[in-house]
Amino acid sequence: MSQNAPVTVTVTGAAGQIGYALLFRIASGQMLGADTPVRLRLLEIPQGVKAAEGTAMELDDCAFPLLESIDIADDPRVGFEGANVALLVGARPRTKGMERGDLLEANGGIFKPQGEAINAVAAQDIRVLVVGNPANTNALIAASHAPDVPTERFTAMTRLDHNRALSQLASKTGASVKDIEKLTIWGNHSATQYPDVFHASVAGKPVTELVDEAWLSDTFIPTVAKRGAAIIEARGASSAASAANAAVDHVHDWVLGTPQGAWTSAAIVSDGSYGVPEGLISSFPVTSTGGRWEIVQGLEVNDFSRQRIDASVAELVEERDAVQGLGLI
Ligand SMILES: NC(=O)c1ccc[n+]([C@@H]2O[C@H](COP(=O)([O-])OP(=O)(O)OC[C@H]3O[C@@H](n4cnc5c(N)ncnc54)[C@H](O)[C@@H]3O)[C@@H](O)[C@H]2O)c1
Ligand SMILES: O=C(O)C[C@H](O)C(=O)O
Repeated sequence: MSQNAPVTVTVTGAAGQIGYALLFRIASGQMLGADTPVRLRLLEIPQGVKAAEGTAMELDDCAFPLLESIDIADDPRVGFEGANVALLVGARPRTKGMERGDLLEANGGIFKPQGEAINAVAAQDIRVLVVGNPANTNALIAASHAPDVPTERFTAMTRLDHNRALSQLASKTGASVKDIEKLTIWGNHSATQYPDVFHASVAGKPVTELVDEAWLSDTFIPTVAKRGAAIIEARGASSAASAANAAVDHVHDWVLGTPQGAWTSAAIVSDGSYGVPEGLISSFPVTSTGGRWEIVQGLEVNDFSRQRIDASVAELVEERDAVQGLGLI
């Protein structure tokens, strides 16, 4: 098989839980395809470098044919050098007693210099996925410090929410996830997100004929929106393998395209579609062709959906205003 040019992929927070689940899948070719060699760059804070070295040893021991090199850095200007794809996973978690503003400020201290470094040293075609929370606003911070990179190349992850919604709907209807189409996550990757089934079908049948509104509002929406918290409660740690899987799905579809006629969900910069203020990084129904996400246009938004989209978008506006107030964007 002929091979494509190697792709440089930078993963921040490489020594963390998601990093440990993610790197092996990237190196095995599941993210960029079986014909694309990968050069990995692992970015950590100094305290994380030793553990990242351990992960690199294990990556070596897998003898992945597509893995051309592994470099480890604790300086963003080194870690993002020549990166074509950057997965920004490392973030400051909320700890006891920390207010929302403190969390945004602490993450500003990470995503501002990372945005600047991406602007300075990444490849021309850099594509960024922010996973570290609060993902949408961290993406906004990074993007605002990378003026030479088109904002559309900064995205945040809601694919895990999308996959969770698929799975909940499959379980309710007794169908397979592969039979479900046109489901959407709108808004913020937070408990205000809105998983929307009003355009979705299961094996060709409209979902609205299969479930009632009470199930949607009392069970489906809260289960999907609070799934992250439920995982933390059960596992004692936040989702890692499923988050890594969603990151692989997001970048795979972004680079290689979404299947004909299908859409998925990703948080991308708003062009004002569906009343979401321009410039916010919000989740939408999206397709990807030629390496570009596009918002699915022309969907009817009923009152049930409108209220919920507006509530999540209002939270994004609040977060944006807070980081603006802190001078982070
Ligand atoms: N968007 C989503 O769907 C989603 C899902 C799950 C988790 N998350 C978020 O992903 C993030 C990572 O989760 P995790 O479980 O891997 O956490 P973790 O604590 O296991 O790992 C985080 C790693 O990031 C590193 N790090 C911190 N600051 C860094 C910096 N400035 N540069 C490089 N590395 C840095 C830490 O040293 C650590 O190794 C968290 O913010 C979590 O809330 C998002
Ligand atoms: O890390 C978290 O707070 C939860 C995570 O974003 C998730 O959705 O699983």
